[in-house]
Order: sequence, then structure tokens, then C-alpha cells
Amino acid sequence: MDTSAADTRAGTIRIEQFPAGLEDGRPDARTMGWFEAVRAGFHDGAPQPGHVGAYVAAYQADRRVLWGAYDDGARPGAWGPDIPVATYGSLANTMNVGGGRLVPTHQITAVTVRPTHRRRGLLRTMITTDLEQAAGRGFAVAALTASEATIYGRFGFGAAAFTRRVEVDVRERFALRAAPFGTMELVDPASMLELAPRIFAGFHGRTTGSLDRQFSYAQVASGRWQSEKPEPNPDLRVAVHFRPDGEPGGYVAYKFAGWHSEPHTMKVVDLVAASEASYRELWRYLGSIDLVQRIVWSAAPADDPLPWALSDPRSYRVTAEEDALWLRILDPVAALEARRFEQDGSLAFAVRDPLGLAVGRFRLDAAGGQARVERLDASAAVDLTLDVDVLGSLYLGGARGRTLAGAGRLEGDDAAVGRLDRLFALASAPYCITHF
Ligand SMILES: CC(=O)SCCNC(=O)CCNC(=O)[C@H](O)C(C)(C)COP(=O)(O)OP(=O)(O)OC[C@H]1O[C@@H](n2cnc3c(N)ncnc32)[C@H](O)[C@@H]1OP(=O)(O)O
Repeated sequence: MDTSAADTRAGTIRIEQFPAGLEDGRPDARTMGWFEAVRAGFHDGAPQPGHVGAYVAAYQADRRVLWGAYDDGARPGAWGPDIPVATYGSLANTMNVGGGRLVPTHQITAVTVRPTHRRRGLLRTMITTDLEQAAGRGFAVAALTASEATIYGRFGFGAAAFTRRVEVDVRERFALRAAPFGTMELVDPASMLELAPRIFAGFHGRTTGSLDRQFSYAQVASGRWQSEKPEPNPDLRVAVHFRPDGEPGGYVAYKFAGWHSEPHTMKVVDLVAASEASYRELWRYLGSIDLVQRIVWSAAPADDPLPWALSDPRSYRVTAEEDALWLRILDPVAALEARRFEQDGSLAFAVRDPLGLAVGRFRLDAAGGQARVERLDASAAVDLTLDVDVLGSLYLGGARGRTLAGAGRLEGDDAAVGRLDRLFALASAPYCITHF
């Protein structure tokens, strides 16, 4: 167990890192306290021990590290000594960084600070310690999904992949232009325990920006768990697309919003396709469900082919765009050499980093899909200068250099920005359907 201390105005705060644990088959006090604090941080009710027991098994499978910050100087009567005043968590999974290349990625989650202890540097202490440790362990990239867009830029994270909330009108005018492919089956949700990870592996391998999924996803797709709690979800239906060769190519888990919904609405809980053809067939299926007038989904791709597949593209409506994935480059050399480059070319650039982890000048030479990145000395001439959060946004091609230069976030002449955009472009926009 690692411990470190941070002095705050409220006294000495003790920070501990630990795995989720059980004692005599029940969540241990420290784990229970951690869940209490996280749920309070996100305005949820108190956790039930049975639920936490299920999450402990999941967190152990995910190999999550939990952090708790404890205020030993709290006044008598302050909320339980086992309940941290700040929480934090981390895990690691692979991320597809283009061309099916999977890179181990450090993920950050469950960040909360009690209102009585906010804005005293607790998040800063935990995240700077964690990022330094992750870099020390050889991670080139860190990732998170953010509750607010104003928090993590200062720590070097940039919005890197985006999703859409969409509504599709599936009344009589719903039709797809492409010919049908394979078959759909409504399946027993329990079969998803085996099928969901298998289908997701196909999606993960073909989708830039995809992060491998944690334990809970197959539980939710199988109806064993609800999204919000580890209790059965009897209202869940699951349909699977089978390719002509009999292989499962995609699934959609969905739930009726109820007869009071107006128009009658089906909500997509999870939709995963291992190919574009399976993606179309999942939608053909959703559009064919009788008595339903609208499908809503909160995780459609930013460059969704669906409106182009529909006979009436206007039956597709984007209701929100979301920054689904934030990336933090910890090691520019390793991160850039890991990703695929579809264009050949060269670029010299300087990276500023408020935490000092990725700071420096670099030269990137890409040829045949592979980059070689060399660290330059501090006086070397460069084409571009950027902050490390901007590098995170550019990393998978989710934001364009031209746009960021227009926003005043990137310094360099037009020719260099054009070169950057040609070099960093990937075949499709990054897309992440893993929340953590
Ligand atoms: C990956 C995830 O888990 S995302 C979920 C994040 N958590 C939440 O949204 C839950 C509710 N919010 C909270 O619990 C807290 O407000 C937190 C965790 C966001 C911030 O924790 P704090 O300990 O107050 O942050 P800390 O004091 O370390 O602040 C560091 C810096 O970030 C700034 N900051 C912190 N939170 C915010 C915010 N929500 N918006 C804008 N700036 C912020 C601070 O002003 C400070 O800036 P400075 O260094 O320039 O002075």
C-alpha cells in the first residue's frame, strides 16, 4: 500500500491507495467507505452492502486501484472516519490508436471531493501523483471521461473523441437503402455474458479510440445488472446480428421507455457492431420494431453513417454532441510511435506541459504507417508549438490542427498546420463507447 500526505488548511490529510476488498464475504470498511463517498460525490443515495459486494468482485476483475483521502483532523461527529473526503480510482485497458494497434492506457475514474474540502488541492495532489506514477510505470497515455469540461485541461487532458445523442424516427418512413445482410435474432440476454465480450473484441479491433471494456459491461448487456446498480434488469431485450457465415457481428440491448413516452420510445442501452454492415442491420432491426415511433441512443459515432444509410436522412436528429474521451499524453515519443500514420511526412514541434511530464521538442518522421519520434534539444527550431492537452486532442485525429490553430491553441504557420493535419489524419474519426 502506498501512502502519501498532503497538508491542507483542515489539518493533515492521509491518502491511501488500495484494492477493493472483502472481509468475511462482505465489503471491508475501507471499501464500503470509499463507495459511500463516491456515491455522495455524484449525488446518489447510500450504497447497499450487497451491491458493493458485487462491485468489489467487478473491481477486482478490473484490477482497479482505489484512492481515499482521509481527514484525521476532522471534528468529532464528522461523517465516519472510514469515509474519505476525496476519492479517486484507476485501472488500465488497451486503447485502439489506429490500424488496430492496441496500446495500454491508464484510466482515471471516480474522482470526488467532499464539498467541505473542495478547492484545497486534493484533486491536484491525487492526479499529479497518479500521472507521475503512471508515467513511471511506462504508460504513454492516460484517459478519462469528464463530468465537466473545465476540470482536466489544466492537468494536460484534451477532448479527443466525441459521440452524439441521436433520435431516429422509425415510423412508416424508416427504411435503409442498402440490401439486407445476414440475419437478426432476439436472444436470451444471458447469452450475452459470452457474446458481448466476443462482439466487442471485433469492434475494439476495428475502431480507433475504442477502450477495452471493464467487467460491468457484459453484466449490463446480459440483463444481470442494470446500468445504475447490480440488480437484474428484466425489461432488457437483446438482439444479435449474425453474418451469413453464422458469426455474431453485432448486438443491441434496448429497453422500452413505456407507453407514457410520447412518441413511443425505445432506448438503446448498448449497441456494438464489429462491422459497418452489422451496424446497418442492427438499425434495420430497431427500425422494424412495431408500436415504436422513436429510437434514442446516447453513444452514436461523430461521423455516423446512419443518416446516409436512411432513405430519409431527416428522420435522424442529433440532440447533443459529447466529449466522450479525454486523453493525456504522458510520453510523446512512445505515444506517437505507437499510433498508425496513414501519410508519410515530417514535423518538428514543441510541447508545453504544466506538469512537466511530456515537455520538450520533438521531430516526427512518418513512413509506411510507422512514425519515428526523436527528442530534440531545447534550442532546436520547430514548426509548431502546442500545449500537451492540445496534443491529446490531436492524437487520434478527433480534432484538426486547423481548427485548434483557429482557436488560438496552436502556434505555427499555415503550411505547418496543413502538414500536421495531413500527417495526423486517420481513416475515420475516433469513437469510444466505453465509459469508466
Ligand atoms: C474522471 C472523473 O471521475 S470526472 C468526475 C469529476 N468529479 C465530479 O464532477 C464530482 C463533483 N466535483 C468534485 O468532487 C470536485 O469539485 C472536483 C473533484 C471536480 C475538484 O476537486 P478539488 O479538490 O476541489 O480540486 P482542486 O482543489 O485540486 O483544484 C485544482 C484546480 O482545478 C480547478 N477546478 C477544480 N474543479 C473545477 C471545476 N469543476 N471547474 C473548474 N475548475 C475546477 C480549481 O480551481 C484549481 O485550479 P487552480 O489549480 O488553477 O487553482
